[in-house]
Amino acid sequence: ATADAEKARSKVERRGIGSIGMRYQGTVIAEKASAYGDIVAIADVDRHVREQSRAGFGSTPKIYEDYQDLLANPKVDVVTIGSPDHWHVKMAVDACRAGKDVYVEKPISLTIDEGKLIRKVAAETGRIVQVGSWQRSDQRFRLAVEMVRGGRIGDLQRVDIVLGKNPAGGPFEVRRPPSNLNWELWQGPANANPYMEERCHYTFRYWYEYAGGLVTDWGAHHLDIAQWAINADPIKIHSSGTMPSTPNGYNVPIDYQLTYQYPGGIEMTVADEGRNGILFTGSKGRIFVNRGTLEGKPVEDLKSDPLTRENFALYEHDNLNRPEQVGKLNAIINHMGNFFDSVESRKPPVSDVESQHRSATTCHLGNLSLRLGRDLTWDPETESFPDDDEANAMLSRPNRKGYEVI
Ligand SMILES: NC(=O)C1=CN([C@@H]2O[C@H](COP(=O)(O)OP(=O)(O)OC[C@H]3O[C@@H](n4cnc5c(N)ncnc54)[C@H](OP(=O)(O)O)[C@@H]3O)[C@@H](O)[C@H]2O)C=CC1
Ligand SMILES: O=C1CO[C@H](CO)[C@@H](O)[C@@H]1O
Repeated sequence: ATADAEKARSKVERRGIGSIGMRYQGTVIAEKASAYGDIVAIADVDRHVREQSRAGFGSTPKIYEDYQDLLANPKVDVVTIGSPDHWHVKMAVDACRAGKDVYVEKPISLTIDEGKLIRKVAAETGRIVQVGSWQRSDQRFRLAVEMVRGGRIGDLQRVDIVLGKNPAGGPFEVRRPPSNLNWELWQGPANANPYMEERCHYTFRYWYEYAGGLVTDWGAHHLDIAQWAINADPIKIHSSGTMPSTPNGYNVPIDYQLTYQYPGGIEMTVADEGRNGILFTGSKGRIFVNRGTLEGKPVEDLKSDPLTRENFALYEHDNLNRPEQVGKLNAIINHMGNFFDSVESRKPPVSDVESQHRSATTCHLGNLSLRLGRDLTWDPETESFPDDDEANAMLSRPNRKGYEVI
């Protein structure tokens, strides 16, 4: 009903939307955004994908191979970005500088320094940036964090997270890129590599050149929720894991286990095996939340002592006037609605760039510890590793000439 109401809004109020990266998630978010505006432009490096996508949105959008041309289209007011992770910050920065508001998929960044850059550019340009960590707009996760922050489990002591396993794979066959794909532009800021089908589409997730494995893929969801509840950044990171050594194969760890220390003695663990979700333990009880459930004695106690939406305190510029949603496709309705509310009001969205940069940083810290094979100490104030040149050198990565993320 909300979407229908939005569609009925006058043409004058409807925004022009440019959607970038349209294979899977890019289409999901463009479709959700189309309740609040009109898809006027589409960019994808794959001709088949962009042509199909244009047909899917009524054959009216202009299509582009290069997103820079989409950004130059004056009919585009806001952009949605569903490209792989190594493009997120570059595209978001360019979009902000072109005067567009941005809904960009999670994780916000590929490196910690990239996250600092988009934070700076969003502030300088005054653009709205919402990140696709929609669990913040899902009623179960939101209620879990409200309960923790509201003292319903006493003092928070530990958070135990299970994300899932990275696959092992390779060696993969080097092939000629398909003629419909601009492999050069797909790689963009990442270092140049011969084409392998497994480097792109869904499985880009398992290459550090483009993403960070499950630690950033699911971490951008669950570590973000955990950190929303903890309300602080980690200061020490311990890891154990096994790095693969297959040539031309996935290069994220085959198994991993992370432990983070937060100020005040709170500990957070991140494991690859077990029941996917987040277990919060406090001095007075425990609650578990994942995409299917919110459970624990403090949750049962809500029946006699409810925590009503009117008392939610996490975030002011809110979705509370929208119907509660649970589950990915429904929660994104509210997440996208919150973005368009922010575009209107110019107030920060629920997954604003600062919170998402901090959550992505926590994920990257885990991966950096795994890659270095040792513990790390982090200073959240200076956003650097004290007296650790080796780790500080990994805050950023070199970009290919012509695709600098600056
Ligand atoms: N919030 C959520 O719940 C979810 C978020 N995601 C996030 O969405 C992003 C995309 O993931 P997913 O949809 O699975 O990946 P896909 O590979 O299915 O889609 C990525 C698309 O971006 C295209 N692309 C790559 N480079 C460019 C470029 N320079 N310009 C324009 N298009 C480009 C790809 O081209 P090609 O067609 O050639 O591959 C592809 O069409 C990831 O960051 C992921 O983390 C994903 C799933 C759920
Ligand atoms: O929410 C999600 C579900 O899983 C995907 C991976 O399989 C993630 O990329 C995504 O963010």
